Amino acid sequence: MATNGTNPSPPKGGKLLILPGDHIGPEVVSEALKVLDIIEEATGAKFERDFDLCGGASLDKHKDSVTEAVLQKSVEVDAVFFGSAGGPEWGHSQPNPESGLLRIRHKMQIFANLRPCNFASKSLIHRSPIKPEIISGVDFTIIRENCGGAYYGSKVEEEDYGCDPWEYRRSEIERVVRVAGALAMQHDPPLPVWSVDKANVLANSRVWRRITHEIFEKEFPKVNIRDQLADSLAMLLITKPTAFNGLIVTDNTFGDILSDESGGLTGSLGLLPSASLAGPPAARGAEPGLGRNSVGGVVGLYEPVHGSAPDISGKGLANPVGQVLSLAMMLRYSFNMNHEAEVVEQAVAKVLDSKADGGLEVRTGDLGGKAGTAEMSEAIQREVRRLLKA
Ligand SMILES: NC(=O)C1=CN([C@@H]2O[C@H](COP(=O)(O)OP(=O)(O)OC[C@H]3O[C@@H](n4cnc5c(N)ncnc54)[C@H](O)[C@@H]3O)[C@@H](O)[C@H]2O)C=CC1
Ligand SMILES: CC(C)CC(=O)C(=O)O
Ligand SMILES: [Mg+2]
Repeated sequence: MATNGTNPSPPKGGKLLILPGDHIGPEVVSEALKVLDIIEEATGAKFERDFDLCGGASLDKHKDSVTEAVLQKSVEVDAVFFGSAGGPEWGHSQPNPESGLLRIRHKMQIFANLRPCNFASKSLIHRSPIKPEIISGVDFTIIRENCGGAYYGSKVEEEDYGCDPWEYRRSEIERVVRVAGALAMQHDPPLPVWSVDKANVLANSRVWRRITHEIFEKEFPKVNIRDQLADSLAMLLITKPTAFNGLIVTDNTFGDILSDESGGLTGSLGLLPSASLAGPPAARGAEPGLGRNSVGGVVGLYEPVHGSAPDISGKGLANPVGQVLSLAMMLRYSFNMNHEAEVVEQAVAKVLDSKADGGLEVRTGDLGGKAGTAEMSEAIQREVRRLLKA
């Protein structure tokens, strides 16, 4: 109990379910957790860690891509830290390994998948396949609807026929576009928002567009909301990427595809993190309480944008940055540890800039360097330690 009339600050940390998954998933998750160890040591925060299986690893042991027990655990923790699921060895499995992740996303109702696209370090600009004068300064976040659309619903899969109903209901659209509105309003002036769809062809897109405008007009009148067709956006992100600085809110399929394009823009998919949230981060205009976890943050699942990269797994070559930056997003959104999140982001930037500082280049192969996963991770850990002591 507080003795001086003020409330003691709440204990930092909380409960984590860790699902490393397949191929490079476990390789990069174990490195990111070393960063968490350092943060625990320096801050006194305590993260209870429960490790389990999802994807191919779960298929091998339980003949299912995720078990009911793991699904149940996913809704009893403050956050899930996820690696990646899938690989060619489970190519003909029913269910397939990726379905484990889809089922967890649905069970947790983490409907807003935030996928930022920016340069973790300015020294990476020259790694982009896009000319520096075009790509420099790119900074947008895709907010991808994560629990509906063509990835869910009653699928039909027969020998000569396949069908994935691509449907959206008002409630599914409203809740994700509200996250976009709430995030836009965290900035002064508010960030611009592009709502991305295929309203020229798809009925569900026309409903998406109408409801999005209703919500913004009523609840976020100060936000500049514009429509953009998904196909032309795919082209414009290459020719004029900075024109979309701000927020892009879109459905599950378009968000999945466009966020891998972000990896192309920044030079490597291995760099990009993501946060899938069950409600808006604390923000003006956010509904209080929606999606909150037991420590006052938002319930979330954190994973890199990339997949399990079977082509490089088992060789110690994977870039750990996407996974480490996903840890930073977890600290920020689920555990209200903004300072520590920034420390992790600064440490990553510092390591990526090491050559620019006249030091040795510590970069994995996807970034044109010679370092392995462990070397790059150790460099990040050293920086995190140094910054936490400073
Ligand atoms: N969230 C998840 O668990 C996801 C799983 N997948 C699954 O992953 C498997 C492989 O899919 P792909 O289409 O090959 O996509 P992928 O994202 O695994 O790999 C695409 C390319 O990027 C490279 N890459 C990805 N992450 C990297 C990293 N951290 N460091 C260095 N290079 C990296 C890979 O080596 C590969 O050349 C499939 O089974 C797919 O379904 C794909 C996307 C997301
Ligand atoms: C279920 C995943 C494999 C889908 C995907 O590619 C992603 O979420 O990035
Ligand atoms: Mg994807």
